[in-house]
Amino acid sequence: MMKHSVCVLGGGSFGTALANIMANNGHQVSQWMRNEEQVEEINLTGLNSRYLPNAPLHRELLATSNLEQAIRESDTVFVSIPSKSFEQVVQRIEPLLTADKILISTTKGFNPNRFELMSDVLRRNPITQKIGVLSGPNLAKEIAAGQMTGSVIASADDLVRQRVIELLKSPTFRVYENRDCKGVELAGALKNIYAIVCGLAKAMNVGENTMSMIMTRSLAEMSRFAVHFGANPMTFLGLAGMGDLIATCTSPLSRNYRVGFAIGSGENLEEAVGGIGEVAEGVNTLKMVVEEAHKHGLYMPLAEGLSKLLFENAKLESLIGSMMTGEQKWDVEFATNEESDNV
Ligand SMILES: NC(=O)C1=CN([C@@H]2O[C@H](COP(=O)(O)OP(=O)(O)OC[C@H]3O[C@@H](n4cnc5c(N)ncnc54)[C@H](O)[C@@H]3O)[C@@H](O)[C@H]2O)C=CC1
Ligand SMILES: O=C(CO)COP(=O)(O)O
Repeated sequence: MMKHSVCVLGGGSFGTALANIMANNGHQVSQWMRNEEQVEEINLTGLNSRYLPNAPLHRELLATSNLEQAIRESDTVFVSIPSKSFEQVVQRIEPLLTADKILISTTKGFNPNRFELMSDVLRRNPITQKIGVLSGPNLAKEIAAGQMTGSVIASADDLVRQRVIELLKSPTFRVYENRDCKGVELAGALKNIYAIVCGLAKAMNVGENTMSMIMTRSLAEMSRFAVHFGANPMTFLGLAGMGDLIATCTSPLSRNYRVGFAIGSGENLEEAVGGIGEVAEGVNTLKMVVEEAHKHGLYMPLAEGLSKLLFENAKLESLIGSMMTGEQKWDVEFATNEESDNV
């Protein structure tokens, strides 16, 4: 096996979980973070206690606050920075890039400054177009605990997909491939909206019929939006689509689910987000997606209902009403059924 030099940008839970897999695989891994105390803690104790407590890290994993050195010395860069700061960090690394460096986004969200995905931010650099997106049902704490996990690397470039598989595959981490970058990336970002809806529903003690209905209609809504922007609907049947939707909509380990649960338990949005202490991408995603859906005339009753609830103080009944009496009547869209005059 060839030993690669890898850099992970971001000291959060997912960046740490990925860096640790690659270090365990024998690659030379540096993890860049801005917090000096965190750098020291990881290097001295092998723990990232704030973001990934109880997960002993490989002793060769090197935490660093030296961005320039970390980028220069790596052939592959994973960007695990929340969407809010993603563009700013990518701008800092641009002068350090070379044509052969591979850039991978692991961030499931939209740029809050304009409607674009993280891979669009990466593609704007003028030096390297070796770009990929990693997405799937990948709760960081479960990965760190060694739970068997599947993920998807999406890229049009064969070399990029092969490199990520080589870096990350392990007895407990399996990486599948997809060429549909747009679909994989949109699936990862969009499901956070529906994880909030499901957390809310769970706090209200709804039954499994209701949970199944919400999750299935969420998948329909996500794929409708994504197909409009060029995704392949079949991607939504895979790990990055249905897989991640199931994990995030059912697990209290999901920050987005927890935001929904807290709101369903009576907290307001600010309290719910503040209580998490980590990033919950779904709130910004909801804003961006609903605005875009309006512009393009896309029918998204669940997202629309949640947006009214969170940002316009609408009653919960309006979200329920959106789902129960909405205009969409066909179960499956993108079907071969000639009669299906889908909305
Ligand atoms: N945690 C998880 O289970 C998974 C997370 N993701 C995605 O990974 C992305 C990163 O998430 P997490 O690592 O979970 O986030 P986190 O909330 O655990 O940590 C975020 C990290 O980014 C750092 N950061 C924020 N702004 C920064 C800036 N301007 N400069 C430098 N560092 C900055 C923070 O200091 C922190 O170390 C998110 O978009 C999330 O959707 C994807 C799959 C699983
Ligand atoms: O994307 C995730 C799991 O695949 C993590 O979800 P949260 O960001 O909601 O914690």
